[in-house]
Amino acid sequence: MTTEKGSISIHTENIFPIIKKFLYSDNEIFLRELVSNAVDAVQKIKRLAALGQYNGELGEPLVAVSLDAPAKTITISDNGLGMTAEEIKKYINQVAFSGASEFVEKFKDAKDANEIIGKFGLGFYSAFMVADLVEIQTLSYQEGAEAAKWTCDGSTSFEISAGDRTTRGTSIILHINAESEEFLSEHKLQEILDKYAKFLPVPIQFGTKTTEEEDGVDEEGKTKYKSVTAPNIINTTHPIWAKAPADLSDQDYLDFYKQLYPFAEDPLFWIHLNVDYPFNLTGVLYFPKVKDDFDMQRNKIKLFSRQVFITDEVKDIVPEFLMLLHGVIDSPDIPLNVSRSFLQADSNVKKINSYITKKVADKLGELYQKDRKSYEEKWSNIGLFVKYGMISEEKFYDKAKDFALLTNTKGEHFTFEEYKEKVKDSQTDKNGNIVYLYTTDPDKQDGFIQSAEKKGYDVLIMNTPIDGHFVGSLEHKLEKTQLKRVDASVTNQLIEKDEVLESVLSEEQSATVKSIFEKAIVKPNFSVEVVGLSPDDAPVTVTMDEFMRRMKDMAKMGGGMSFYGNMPDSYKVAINGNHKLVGKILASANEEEQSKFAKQAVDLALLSQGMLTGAELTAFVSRSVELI
Ligand SMILES: Nc1ncnc2c1ncn2[C@@H]1O[C@H](COP(=O)(O)OP(=O)(O)OP(=O)(O)O)[C@@H](O)[C@H]1O
Repeated sequence: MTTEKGSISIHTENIFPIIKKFLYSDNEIFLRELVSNAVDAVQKIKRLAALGQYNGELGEPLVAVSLDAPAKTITISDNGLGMTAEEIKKYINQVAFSGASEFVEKFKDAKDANEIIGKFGLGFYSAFMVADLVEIQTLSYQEGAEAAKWTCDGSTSFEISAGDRTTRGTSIILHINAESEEFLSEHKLQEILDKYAKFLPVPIQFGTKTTEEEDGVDEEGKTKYKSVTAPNIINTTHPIWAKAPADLSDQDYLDFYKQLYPFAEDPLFWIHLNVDYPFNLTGVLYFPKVKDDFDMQRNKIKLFSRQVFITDEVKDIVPEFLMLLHGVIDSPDIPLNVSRSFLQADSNVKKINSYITKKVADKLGELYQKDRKSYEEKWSNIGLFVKYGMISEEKFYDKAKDFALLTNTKGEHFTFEEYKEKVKDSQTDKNGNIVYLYTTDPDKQDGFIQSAEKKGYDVLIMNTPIDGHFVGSLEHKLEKTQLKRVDASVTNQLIEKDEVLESVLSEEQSATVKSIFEKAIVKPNFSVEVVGLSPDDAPVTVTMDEFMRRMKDMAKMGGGMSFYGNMPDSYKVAINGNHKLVGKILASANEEEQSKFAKQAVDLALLSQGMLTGAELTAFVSRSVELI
């Protein structure tokens, strides 16, 4: 073969400096690109052999990555199909640009190297992000092929000459540049390989390792061991998501989970995804144990394309609410190298999204059907996904409404349908609306809960971070149903009925009581009213209106509503006209004593709701001491 020099046919003279400079931050992906090319080459020769187009010896498929730190080289070597000099010219030299101007135009806005590399078929050229000089040594599988060598120093000129390889395959030798010497470390390369190549379908060898092997027995009959050097294969070529679910045991799934997340608790259950039409997708999604801290759990799903790790930023591919899941998704059909906005509009991504949603809903439905008791036990963990999903995806709501559970203060679980049946008789108001009562804090709202339960009402627990939104969405979805926090008003008025308990006080007496309390309470945002409750109910109850409270909660969570957020908290103080304390206050002739009692009663109400603090609490304590 004669040596041939030439110029790479791209239209921008200084392409390599551009690649180096702009893609610098992401430069570790050179290894992913070159190793995947090598894997492809190995798989291609296997296919050719299977098709009868190659009859030579296949050998054990292998890709080897090796480091020669003193020589400052990294070599990626494979026993794949190799290339002829002609093929090098065709595949390597003619970089697939639709035009330099388009390239320059596009990369200006590109955020990471991934975007550029895939889009412009620059996989191989990512080598120049870390190397001054790149050498290809290759021997094609084709009969009579001659070994070829290609070198390029990062300018646009290259050289092709006779090569040294005597066995089929390709070696890419990178002469690492001065700025990239960090890659001349075994540790660093191992780390990158672990990240991107751990599940590639062809064995990837990185150096050797020493292991202990049995070596007969010593004089005392004990087993002897000897150290042996073996190739260090860094990957699992058949990860579980690439296998058939029927061939896997629960232990296999748990082991794989541990491999992915060594520090996580065992997952609750998992879903094996496997679809090949209308798009190709495999994967295993795990439901981790999550309680309230779901922000910590994000970005745990790993995205692969044909077993090459791509990213763990799966936003836009997995529905938002399922970002809490763990596991892997592998799809060659997800366009990996395009911008995020493009991804959202991609029809495959949309289909994948709804497929995953459906699968997850089906799995949950199945668990519920199969073993309700164990499903209920898991509810505190899965409830979060289900609620989040119901709020954010209409389609998921439609499926989940049959297996979503509501939990009451007694720890009993009900489906929506069951709950409606349970409370509809006692909790329907005079307008025909069913009122569901809930508590966001069973301890703090205990007084209200007890008083509601005394009336025969049931109280639901809604105390997770998502419940505020969930309550809103339930009210929106369930017909003629209202949800009220149990402390939204005095128990008698929570569910408005026709029968009204009259206050025993005359109008005049009511007005007197009202003014005594108004004077006693110095807070401007407390409005006082006298109502007729049962003599057993508390003498004073302080409440915040349901609507106002919800708006304020939303403002706190950053859901807009800043108008309400900025308003001062305002409370209703309900005086129970039928309570004997009120009679006592009225009967007292001493204004000071009246005020003292009123203050005391209001403070007790505040105290029972954890609202009495600071100087007011101190004043209350000394007043109480005095009263004793
Ligand atoms: N190790 C190799 N063995 C045989 N052929 C190779 C090898 N590496 C690269 N090639 C050839 O060079 C071509 C160009 O490689 P390059 O990585 O630039 O693009 P690609 O692999 O086609 O696409 P991309 O990497 O962007 O997905 C490959 O399609 C393949 O034909």
